[in-house]
Amino acid sequence: AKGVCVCSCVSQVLISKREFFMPGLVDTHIHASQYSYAGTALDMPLLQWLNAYTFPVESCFKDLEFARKVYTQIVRRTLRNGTTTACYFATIHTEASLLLGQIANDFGQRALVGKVCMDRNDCVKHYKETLQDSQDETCRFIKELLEKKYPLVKPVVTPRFAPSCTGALLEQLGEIAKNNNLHIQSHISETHEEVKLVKELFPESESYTDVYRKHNLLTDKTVMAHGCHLSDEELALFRETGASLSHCPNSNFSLCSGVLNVRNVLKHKVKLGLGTDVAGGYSASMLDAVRRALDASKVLTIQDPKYKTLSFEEVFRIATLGGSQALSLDDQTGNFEVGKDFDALRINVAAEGGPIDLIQDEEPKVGDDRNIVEVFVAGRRVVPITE
Ligand SMILES: Nc1nc2[nH]cnc2c(=O)[nH]1
Ligand SMILES: [Zn+2]
Repeated sequence: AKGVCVCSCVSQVLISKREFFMPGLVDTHIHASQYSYAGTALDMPLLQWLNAYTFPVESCFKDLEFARKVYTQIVRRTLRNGTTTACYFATIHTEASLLLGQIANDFGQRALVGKVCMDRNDCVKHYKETLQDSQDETCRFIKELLEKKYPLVKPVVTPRFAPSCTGALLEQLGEIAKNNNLHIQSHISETHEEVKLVKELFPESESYTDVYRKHNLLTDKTVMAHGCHLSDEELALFRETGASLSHCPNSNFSLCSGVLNVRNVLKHKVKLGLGTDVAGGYSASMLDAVRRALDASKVLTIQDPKYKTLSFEEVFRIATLGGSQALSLDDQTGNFEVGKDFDALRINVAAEGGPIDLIQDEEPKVGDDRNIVEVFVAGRRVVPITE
């Protein structure tokens, strides 16, 4: 064993021959409020799935005790899975969204937290806001979360997606983000049916991307989930504005939404991170997202043998540094560059009870969460969880 001085907070960590440190994983898109039904209810396409499962469950977060239970579980779970930074969707409820911020802070996770905004919902009538409420509560959420001065937890302006928002609300949210220099997150072009609906709801816009651009929601602090069906012209708009995409392959397979062409996104020089998209994605683990991203890439190669499959190294980069760039947090995290915070996982290839049997001294094999033995965020050890 050799001694390694990691940083001022972690004076010395001894690592053994079968251990190494890797940068923390960055989940660029996860619905904390959907964790209670992750791994179930994946038998419908997106728009039906939202009405049948998602909206009824999210409406329960009016109840703060329910919210506390679910939010505590998701923060603990994602930390144990090695997610040092998470970009969360909460629900429309301000108090519960503030609670998610508090829980992330208490457990030491770096997080962007979004109170969801939606003033359009014809199917689950009680799960929507008025335009005025959405605007007022978003401002209150931002103000109160910033007043907490949590060092690693910040608010993100969160229009659910264009079909759930009137043009007036999108406009207001664009203003709020601009006036406070805030992050923005939403969904885009996840399914063909959704793209068609947006065309009907916003006939004056040239494309789905144009809807967000028109309302000043595409900035260099914007992350949009999915983007499976974006045109080259739309990707060019992402590149121009500095907005990024979150690739959510588990969700895209589970809801049969589409397969993102990552090579084409990279060709357009659009920033790209990886997301679990719980509960459209059934796993809260970013290592699962890495595997699914490789599978998605292989599906494209099966369909067209000329498509160059992503390498493991490329996906690893998207899951770490790519995610930090997608969230415009790469000045703080994403790799071990001098000057950044120490967000790291200690990996033991031969962890007790782990998935890997080493036969000889061969190359490390595919591992999973059981190989993550410690997690550090900004130099603080947050896993094992002590309380
Ligand atoms: N996967 C997914 N897509 C969405 N589009 C709008 N809302 C959602 C959501 O909660 N999950
Ligand atoms: Zn989502």
